[in-house]
Amino acid sequence: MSRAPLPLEEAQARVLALAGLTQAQETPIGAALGRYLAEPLLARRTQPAADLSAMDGYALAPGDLAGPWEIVGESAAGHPFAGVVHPGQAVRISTGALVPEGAGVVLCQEDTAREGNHLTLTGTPPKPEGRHIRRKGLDFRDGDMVLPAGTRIGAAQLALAIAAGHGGLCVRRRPRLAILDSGDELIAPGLPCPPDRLPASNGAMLGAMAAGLAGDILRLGPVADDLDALDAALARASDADVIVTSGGASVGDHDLIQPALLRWGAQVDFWKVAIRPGKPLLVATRGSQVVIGLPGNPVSSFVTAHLFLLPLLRAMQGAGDPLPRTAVAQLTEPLGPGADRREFIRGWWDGRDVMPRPMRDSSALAAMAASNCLIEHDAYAPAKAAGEMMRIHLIENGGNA
Ligand SMILES: Nc1nc2c(c(=O)[nH]1)N[C@H]1C(S)=C(S)[C@@H](COP(=O)(O)OP(=O)(O)OC[C@H]3O[C@@H](n4cnc5c(N)ncnc54)[C@H](O)[C@@H]3O)O[C@H]1N2
Ligand code: MOO
Repeated sequence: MSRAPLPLEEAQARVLALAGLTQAQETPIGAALGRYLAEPLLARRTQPAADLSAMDGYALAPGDLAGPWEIVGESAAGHPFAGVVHPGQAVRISTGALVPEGAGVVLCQEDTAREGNHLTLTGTPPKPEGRHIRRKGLDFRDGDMVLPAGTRIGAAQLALAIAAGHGGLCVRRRPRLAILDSGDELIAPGLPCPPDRLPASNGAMLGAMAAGLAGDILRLGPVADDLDALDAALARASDADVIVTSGGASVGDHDLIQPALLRWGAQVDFWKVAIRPGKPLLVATRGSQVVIGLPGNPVSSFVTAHLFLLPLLRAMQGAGDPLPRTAVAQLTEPLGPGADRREFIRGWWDGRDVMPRPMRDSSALAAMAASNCLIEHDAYAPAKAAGEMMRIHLIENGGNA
């Protein structure tokens, strides 16, 4: 095991390489939100299935644009006109209704005047004449691949799958996650907390970050800094696909995560990444189980969960794009030169510019909670002036759509 901190990209690649795919399972469409497609999704129908009107108005024969016309019937959504439209005739038509046989033009209602069944042109006919007609197959055709494997099912993908004729989807099982936070100083949330103690906030935070990505979440902790207690906690994690620990990852006498993992039979894949905060990240495996050992400082835990844990949970479900998406934004104020590790600075992005928070301490939750992004500041980068562009990670919604 190398002791030199790994570059971030190499460390992320090593974690993703450990991600075994979970099983594919047929799931009712309502339960597929947030899941990843195990196979490409093929359309089971053509959309639109026939030429439809895109406007409320009148269907006319092709080229019959001058009028007047006699209204011979109606085509409403779900109630098509049974006959054929001939020159000199018009069929009242609603948005989404089938264009009747013989028609090739939809004239907008606003461009007409109607008296009884007599229709005249008052405005301009459509140009080109078919522009208000949605042609059969405009959206997709039967058999088309409408979504590739690895797509995350969001609201639009859910709607598309239903429109393409699906009532269920083949998605991958969400990994079972065990969260183990450790430290003698930790007190369960809400209990009285003397000055030498600290409320255990990381477990809940990690559970919240992983909520949409993990299936069952087993909370183990807070556990004492004691090898037997850690053994007992790890023994309860035998069904988990991923075990995330927080705290005890560093070099102190009470940092027992690594020895406990070794006793449990895990093999360390790597320890330490050249990032700040989050350097003491530890990654290990035990059979197909992957252990992500996060540093205990709350901001370090957050940043490393964002960069490693969530991508792992996505990759195990076959996500096409498991790493956090980034954007670029303009600094509102100068930044000093980069440190010896790539830094993730808490910041506020207003949609265009990004303001770095002055507080950089890895224990400081107030600045973290007042941020909606992490600003990447490269190791040894020169100082940045206001107005320079920086890469940012959006952290609302876990950074990924
Ligand atoms: N001599 C060195 N000391 C430290 C180094 C180093 O390289 N050499 N690295 C520092 C860095 S960087 C970090 S980050 C921390 C990480 O240490 P651990 O992962 O061992 O974390 P702990 O010592 O257990 O805790 C650190 C800090 O976080 C608090 N904590 C822990 N768990 C929770 C929790 N569940 N909820 C809220 N807060 C938690 C804990 O009380 C400590 O204050 O090590 C540095 N030291
Ligand atoms: O890496 Mo530690 O996470 O800098 O505080």
